[in-house]
Amino acid sequence: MATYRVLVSDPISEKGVEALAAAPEISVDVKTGLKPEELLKIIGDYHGLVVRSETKVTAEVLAAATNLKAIGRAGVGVDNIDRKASTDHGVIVMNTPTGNTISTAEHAFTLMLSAARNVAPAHAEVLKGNFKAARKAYQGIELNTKRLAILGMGRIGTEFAKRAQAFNMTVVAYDPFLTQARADELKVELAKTPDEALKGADVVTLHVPLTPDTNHILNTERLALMNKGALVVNCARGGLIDEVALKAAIDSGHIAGCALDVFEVEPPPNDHPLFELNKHVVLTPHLGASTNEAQENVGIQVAEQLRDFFVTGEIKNAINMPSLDAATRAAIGPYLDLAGALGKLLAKLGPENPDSLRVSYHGELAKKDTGLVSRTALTALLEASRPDGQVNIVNAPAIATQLGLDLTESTINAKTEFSELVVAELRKGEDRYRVAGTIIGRSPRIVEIDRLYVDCAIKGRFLFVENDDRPGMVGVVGTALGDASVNIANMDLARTADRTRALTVIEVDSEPPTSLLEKLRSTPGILRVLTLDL
Ligand SMILES: NC(=O)c1ccc[n+]([C@@H]2O[C@H](COP(=O)([O-])OP(=O)(O)OC[C@H]3O[C@@H](n4cnc5c(N)ncnc54)[C@H](O)[C@@H]3O)[C@@H](O)[C@H]2O)c1
Ligand SMILES: O=C(O)CC[C@@H](O)C(=O)O
Repeated sequence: MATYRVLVSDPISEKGVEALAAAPEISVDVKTGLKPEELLKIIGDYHGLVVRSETKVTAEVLAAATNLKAIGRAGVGVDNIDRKASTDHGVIVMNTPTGNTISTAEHAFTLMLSAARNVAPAHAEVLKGNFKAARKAYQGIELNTKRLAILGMGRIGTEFAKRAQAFNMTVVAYDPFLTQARADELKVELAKTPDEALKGADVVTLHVPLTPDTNHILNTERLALMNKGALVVNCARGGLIDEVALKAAIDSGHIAGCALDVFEVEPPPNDHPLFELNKHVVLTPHLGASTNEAQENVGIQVAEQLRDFFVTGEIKNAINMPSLDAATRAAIGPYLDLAGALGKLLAKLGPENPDSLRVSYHGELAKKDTGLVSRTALTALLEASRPDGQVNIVNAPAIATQLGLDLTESTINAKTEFSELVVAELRKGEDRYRVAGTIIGRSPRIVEIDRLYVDCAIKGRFLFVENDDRPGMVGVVGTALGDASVNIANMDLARTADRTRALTVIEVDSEPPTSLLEKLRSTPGILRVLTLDL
């Protein structure tokens, strides 16, 4: 029987659906064209959701998605998914960033050529029988030697640049992450600002994500920087252009026309002002990624990513989590288990509402990417005080922030007696609660509890008894367990260097009854009694 139910709510390629359904752990329902209220009704039944851009994954949908663990976006832009609400609800969001790059670059290029040569309006006139008139009306613009500004030199922007160079255009690019070395390699001029890129440009093409920073990145002032007769191409996201400003710039004759695949509101209203244009214009209905090849690529990629997430725990192309490939997942698996145990133990040892959790790494481990290990410790710490399933590795940092709990990580070069050591310390004011563990072979062990050095596996049911270090205490504890018919499976003793405190870690075969715990806690000389299921 399949363990995970995945809903595909927008059309993706058949091969993608097949790749998901082939995993015995997964059952797939394809239900496209759902109304928002229909999605709300059924989303609670699913662990995974696959969307393109039609489905709006709002905060309301996420609140109703009580079993949802992962959303896969068959495409690049994730602006139809509420990222914050996804993270708050502990839902991983993954996209498929590479599958539609070439198709979208080709579409943007097609749009530029079409607008330059009036392909769309001329075609419409030919169909109306106006062949001769159209031949006179539609004088085009040659692209050879023209200056092209690219805003956003990521995957699609870079592919566009290569094609433009083949057309002998001069390319200038602005992207906050574009280095001079990379610009030289791509043979493009590096602009330091969007204004610098646009100044004197004959064409601009946009390839940036839509964010609050990039909203209306192309506005009245920036359009004015371009050469008279320039063209505007947008195959990224509608909100990047102030459409009112664009229409005004075209009406004034400063901008010749535009080629748009995307609109501020999709679908755009029938009385959209840009629909009035009849020269140097081409408008397509968000078709950038609509090729057989791109849809097959993103469909298969999203399916494989979701399948691997559910089956092996691999995290690929997540936008709200660090990535974790299957090999790394397997390699760091014991550290994740150890961190979980340390977090759980700290939850028992530490106070309510701690100020901070500090996880430090010693030895070889200090050289590795330990972000996920620290997150796992934090998740286990928070889980202890919250109902099942509310906290997970995705939302733990956000929940910690809400609680005013700082998570810090450090790496320490000082030698310890272990080749690798993970130390987790909880702080509240001046108080410190510290536990540490290591991996011996592939087996995680807890080796320190508040400066008492122990050796404890992390599987089983444990009783921790801390007492004054004086004769007879182990006997007292052993007798109390025997009287309560609790069998001891394993036992480890530790004491402080000054011989004032001692700790007995006892692995037991059955759950110690409350009466036993109360008896131990009221025994003179016993300082602390904790139980822990690992
Ligand atoms: N029309 C379609 O069907 C279609 C298809 C695919 C992608 N897209 C859209 O195209 C856009 C680009 O996709 P991509 O795969 O190339 O993404 P990408 O992440 O590879 O590239 C985006 C680039 O934009 C840069 N950037 C971010 N903020 C910027 C800013 N303020 N100014 C300039 N550059 C900035 C980033 O550094 C990055 O290099 C996305 O918005 C995506 O949603 C549309
Ligand atoms: O799903 C689509 O066709 C659109 C995809 C595109 O907008 C993207 O951002 O990848």
